[in-house]
Amino acid sequence: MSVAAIVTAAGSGSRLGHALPKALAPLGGTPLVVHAVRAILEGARGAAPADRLERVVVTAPADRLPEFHQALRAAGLDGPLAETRLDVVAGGSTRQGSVAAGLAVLPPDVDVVLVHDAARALVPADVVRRVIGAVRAGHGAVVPALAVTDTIKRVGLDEDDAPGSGDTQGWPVVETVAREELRAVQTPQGFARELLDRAHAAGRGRAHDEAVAASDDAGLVEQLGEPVWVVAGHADAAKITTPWDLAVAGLVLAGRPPQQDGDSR
Ligand SMILES: Nc1ccn([C@@H]2O[C@H](COP(=O)(O)OP(=O)(O)OP(=O)(O)O)[C@@H](O)[C@H]2O)c(=O)n1
Ligand SMILES: C[C@](O)(CO)[C@H](O)COP(=O)(O)O
Repeated sequence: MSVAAIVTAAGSGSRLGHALPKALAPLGGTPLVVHAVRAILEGARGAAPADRLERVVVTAPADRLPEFHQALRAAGLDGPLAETRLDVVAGGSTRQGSVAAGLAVLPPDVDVVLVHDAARALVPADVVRRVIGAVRAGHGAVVPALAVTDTIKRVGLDEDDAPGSGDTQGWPVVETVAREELRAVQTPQGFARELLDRAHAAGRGRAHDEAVAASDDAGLVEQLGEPVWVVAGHADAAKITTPWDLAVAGLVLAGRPPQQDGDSR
C-alpha cells in the first residue's frame, strides 16, 4: 500500500497573464510546478512504509509536455527519485479532467491519493502530513481549509454577469452569510483511492465542460453523498491566481530559511 500525488498543472493561468503556462511561471527563479512537487515530496519525507510516496503525476497542457519535462529535469525531479517515480501526463480541458487523466495512470497498489494544485506552490509540509494522517485515520476524503475572515454576502448575479467583472451599477445584496461555518478550501486534498476513483467515474460526464465541472475533487465526493472532512490549512498554501498573488508568494518564499539539508531536488 502506498500514496500517490496528482499535481494539477495543466491550466493556462489566464488571470496571471504570464507568457508561459502558469505552472512554469517563475517564483524566486523556480517554476511553480517545481515548488509544488518539492512541497509534496517534503511532506511525504520520513513517512511510515505504508505512506511511502510511490508516484507523483504532474498534469501539463497537452502541447507543453517537453517544457514541463525540461523544467522538472532541470530541478532533478524528472524520472525515478529516491523512492518516488515522477510522470508527466497531458491534462484535460478542465481541472476535473486533468485529475481524471492523472488517476488513470496510477498503479493498482496505490491506496491513498493526494490531489494538489501547482498553483498552491508553497504549501507547508505540515499541511501535507496532516491530510495524509487524516486519511490514514479513516477519513475517506480530507481537505485542508482556513476559516473565512471577511464578511461574506451573497449577491444577485444577472445571467450574463461574469464573476469578478467590474460594473458601476454594482450587484444587489441578497443576504449576509453566517461565516462561522464557512471554510476556504485548499489543497492537497487527500482521498482513499477507491472513493476518489468512484467519485470521478460518477462525475465523468461533466469533466469536459468548465461550466459544470467540479471545482475540486471533494465536491465530487460530496455529490456521492459521502462525508468529507476538513483539517487545518495554512496561509502559505494560498492559490496563486493573479500577479498580486505571485508577488505575495515571492515575499513568503523570501522569508523562508534556506534549505539546510543539501537536497539537490
Ligand atoms: N484544465 C486544467 C485547469 C487547471 N488545472 C490546474 O488546476 C489548478 C487550479 O487552477 P487555476 O489556479 O484556476 O489555474 P488556471 O486554470 O490555469 O487559471 P486561470 O483560470 O486564471 O486560467 C492549477 O494548478 C492548474 O494548473 C489543470 O490541471 N487543468
Ligand atoms: C481545488 C481548489 O484549489 C480548492 O480551492 C480550487 O477549487 C481550484 O479552483 P479553480 O477554479 O480551478 O482555480
